[in-house]
Amino acid sequence: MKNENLRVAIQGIRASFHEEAALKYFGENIQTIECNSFKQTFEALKNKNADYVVMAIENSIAGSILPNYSLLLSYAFPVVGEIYLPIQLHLMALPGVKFEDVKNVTSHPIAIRQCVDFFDEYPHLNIVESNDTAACAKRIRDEQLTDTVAIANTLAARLYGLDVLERRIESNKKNFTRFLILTHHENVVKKNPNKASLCFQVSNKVGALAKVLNIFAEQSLNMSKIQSMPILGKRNEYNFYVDVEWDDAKQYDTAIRQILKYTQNFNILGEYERHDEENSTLPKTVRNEKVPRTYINMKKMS
Ligand SMILES: O=C(O)C(=O)Cc1ccccc1
Repeated sequence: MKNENLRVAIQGIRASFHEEAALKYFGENIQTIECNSFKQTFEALKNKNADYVVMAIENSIAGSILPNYSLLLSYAFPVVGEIYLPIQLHLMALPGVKFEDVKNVTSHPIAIRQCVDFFDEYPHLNIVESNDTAACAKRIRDEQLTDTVAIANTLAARLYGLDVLERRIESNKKNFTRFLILTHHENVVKKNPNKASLCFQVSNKVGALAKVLNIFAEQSLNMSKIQSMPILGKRNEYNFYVDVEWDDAKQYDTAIRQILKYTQNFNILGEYERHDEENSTLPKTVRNEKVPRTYINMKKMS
């Protein structure tokens, strides 16, 4: 894939975890399209103001980001990839600020939830939620806040000229977020997919869902995720979002053919290559927290 000048829409601003995920997936030479909401990222794709969307779908601690499942269905853009990003959280402030003088901590709710042990140690700190970690760092810089620290990533510290007061304050060092990559139908290149995201309904009858899950098992498909979402206005009716992985594409095809008979409103949201850090062919731009070239020396410029 030639990644030069690809326009990638993210919820949030530059140096957010969404941008970190986009850089990890596409490499350094992308153009980030900053959006105020996840819906706006899909609108940017729809209006051809972006070529791709990178959207968080689940976090190993906070769980599924449920509204984003509904967006997948309502916009029907194909999922063409996924990326897992370790969430490493640092405490940052304006240069010269001492931790003793800090009164407020700002960050995204997911980031805040991941630093509970840190907050237990400093109960006097006032926690302020915002919808983007990088925006918190930027606000400290723009408004020259000397009583506030942000919890964000290394990219944000560099881009917005903040000093890291304490590194890796996340309670669980193995926490990650899974992001999906979406695009227009005409950009889909099917290169040996081994994972699919599906969505379907089953009747409210004994064993209806079990029947579908058994088909996956019979065809040796590994189900890596299942998520249900109530269908608005229909009591006891749900959309089931399921991710399956396979080694043998024939078994996947057989499973899909059989499942069609036992489901309603069956949708393949996307077929793609599963992200496997070990065997990944993706650019390694920010793996292990290496700072991308475009961010080096930003501290002086920002
Ligand atoms: O606020 C950000 O930087 C985001 O991209 C949202 C987010 C926050 C924490 C973990 C994953 C995504």
